[in-house]
Amino acid sequence: MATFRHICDSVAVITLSNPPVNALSSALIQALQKALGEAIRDSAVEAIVICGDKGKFCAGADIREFNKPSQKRGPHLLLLTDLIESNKKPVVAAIEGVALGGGLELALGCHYRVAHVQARVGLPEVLLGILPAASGTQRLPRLIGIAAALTLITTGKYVPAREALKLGIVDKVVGENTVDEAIRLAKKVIGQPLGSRQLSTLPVQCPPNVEALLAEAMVKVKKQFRGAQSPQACIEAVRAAVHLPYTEGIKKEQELYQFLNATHEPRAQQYAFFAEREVAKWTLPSGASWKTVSPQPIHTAAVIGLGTMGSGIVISLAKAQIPVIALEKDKKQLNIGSKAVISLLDRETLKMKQLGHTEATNSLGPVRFTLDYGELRDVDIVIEAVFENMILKKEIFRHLSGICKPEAFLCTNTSGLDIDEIASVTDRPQMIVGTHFYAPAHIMKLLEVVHGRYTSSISISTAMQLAKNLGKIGVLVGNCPLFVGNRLMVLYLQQAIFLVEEGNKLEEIDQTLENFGLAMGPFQMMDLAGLDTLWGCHVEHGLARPEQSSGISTHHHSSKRYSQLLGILCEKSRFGQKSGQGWYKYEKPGGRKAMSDPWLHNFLSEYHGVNNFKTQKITQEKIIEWCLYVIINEGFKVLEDGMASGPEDIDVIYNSGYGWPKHTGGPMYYASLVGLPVVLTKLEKYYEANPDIPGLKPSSLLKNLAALGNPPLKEWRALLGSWSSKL
Ligand SMILES: CCCCCCC/C=C/C(=O)SCCNC(=O)CCNC(=O)[C@H](O)C(C)(C)COP(=O)(O)OP(=O)(O)OC[C@H]1O[C@@H](n2cnc3c(N)ncnc32)[C@H](O)[C@@H]1OP(=O)(O)O
Repeated sequence: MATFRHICDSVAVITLSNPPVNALSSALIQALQKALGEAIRDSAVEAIVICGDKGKFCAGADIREFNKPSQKRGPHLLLLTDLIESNKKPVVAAIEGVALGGGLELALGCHYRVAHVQARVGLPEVLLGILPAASGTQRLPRLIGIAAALTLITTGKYVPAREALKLGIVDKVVGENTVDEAIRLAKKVIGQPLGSRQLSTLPVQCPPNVEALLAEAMVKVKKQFRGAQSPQACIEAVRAAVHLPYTEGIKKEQELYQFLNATHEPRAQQYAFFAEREVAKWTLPSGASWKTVSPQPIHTAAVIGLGTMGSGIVISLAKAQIPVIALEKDKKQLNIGSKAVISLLDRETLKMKQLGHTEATNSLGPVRFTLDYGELRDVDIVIEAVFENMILKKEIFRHLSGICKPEAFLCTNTSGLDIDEIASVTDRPQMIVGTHFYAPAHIMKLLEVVHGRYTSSISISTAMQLAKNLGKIGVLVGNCPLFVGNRLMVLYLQQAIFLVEEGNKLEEIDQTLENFGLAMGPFQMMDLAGLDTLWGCHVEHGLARPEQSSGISTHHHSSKRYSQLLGILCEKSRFGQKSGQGWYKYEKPGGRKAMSDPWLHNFLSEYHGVNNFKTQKITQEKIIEWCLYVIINEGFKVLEDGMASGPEDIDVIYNSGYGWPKHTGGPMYYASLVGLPVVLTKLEKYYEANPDIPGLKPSSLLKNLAALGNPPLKEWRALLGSWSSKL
């Protein structure tokens, strides 16, 4: 585990070694404690350097051990940081790769920190539902001040070395030989007083308005992480650093850690952490996976269509340093599209500069604009991103077949169209993949990789690798209408619209779901996505009828309930944010700030009168059940149909693509938190009262699992052999 060797007789170098990221397992902490003890006792050693094996300092406490009973965990990291700090020999941390969470706390216990220029440091515990409970909330504010510490601790942000230097987290940044530099520094400071380097002994430098600062931070996290407790606990712990001496502050930190640990949040967030990594390791029923099928290298790419999605995809590729050819259909569109891309590229370059990247280390890949399909002849991959129209897409793919080299992968960015139908017009159906990006494509982390009937495992492997290279989480899904994310989403949005038809206020519905933790309520989300887009999607997928009804609702068809409200609003040119009015009104077309619209409320009252809808106002608790349980139910149906490999895939899609609150793990994990029998009983009740809403009809998979009690999500698959992936 930790290794210890002498250098130049006077500096002991202790190397943390626990592949792949040197996480602080109990065994590693124990080994480190032993190595430190030896170095401290050894009279030949005058200074100590701590570094990490294989270019990574340490990714923090071993998250896999968090559920181990505490008595089996061995020595606490906190005690180790105190031991390091209080010993008489100077200790220098040589930070390469990452120093995160407990890894940074360990480094803060050291007297000096030297970092490699490409290293990143941070305290991401908040993202795991806990707080930096090995003295991070007490030492960091003493080192960098309250404001900066609050930002780091409440966001979990990873800070690049140069920024860390500016903040004062590290003492020196080097381009190479970090350990050698740390050794040099250690030798230099032998014999110097360590008092000013012992962070626990330093006063916290507080600005006069510190309480206002803390209160402001509290307001911010309550809004940003609605319903989550760990960000608030982080602020409380920093408040303790302000008001209490170090040892008392540590007591408060431990108390808050114990409090958080007793909630469901750490388990949910840690599940979400591992789920993300699990889904990236795709496996097909054939057994194909990373291990057996190598991805093809992508050296060059082309993007067709430079609207919002296409422009974002171009930027994503450029950020991954993949040269891109960006194609539009005519001069006018090319002009508009290229301006949009160039402006986004400029913004990205500026961001990189602000992060301290030099041109040499982090340039964007070149982008070339063209109208000529012939230029796509030699690219390795094409991503088509024109608007959702099957005829147009087929025409493009037919054309691409005749132009692109035979080894080129052809991807379609569609949010729900049939991949097989597109593949059917090409000369290479096995190389057609659905790549469903989320807007804005250069920012959103999710990429649904859609496996069509003919898609080969090499194409899947290549698309999943591309997701990684773009810094995204690729989730493999089946080719069902609307794929996985949107298939669940349209039902949820429809439920919300039904509530409005029953006389509930849309603002209250949005607020309730935002309080639950969703990034945005359903009506704000619809306004953002565009009501016309959603209306088209509802019609295409049988959730509404195509005829425009000029205010008259055709409420049922084939005994299924419909709402024509979206269509009616579109008829009135209320398309959402882009037109300045939708469910809400906005200060201008394209405006972001949603305001309640008296016109809409009058219109809805009239609409109720004309259509004679029954009025049924419901409580906040029921709004949550009514809207969210259809997501869960449809999630089970997706699993039943074999369109996702497991519940983790659905949770990752929702956490990273739809603003689901991670502190509940994702919709499927949340179902297990509520209890599957409870979810089932509620769905049965709602379905009995609303047999015209098929989304409420409980899935048989849910019924079968609930019949077994509330088995943990990890056991679902093993318990029900009948359910298998059809990807
Ligand atoms: C027991 C009570 C202790 C109380 C002390 C409380 C105070 C301290 C708390 C903590 O330190 S919590 C942990 C904080 N650290 C993090 O959140 C870091 C999380 N990791 C990452 O951000 C990334 O993994 C990375 C380190 C930046 C590396 O990213 P990369 O993309 O290169 O690889 P990944 O696929 O993400 O990870 C590789 C591999 O490593 C596993 N892993 C990563 N971090 C940890 C960890 N802290 N503990 C255990 N395992 C970790 C990850 O799951 C991958 O595993 P495999 O999927 O390959 O098996």
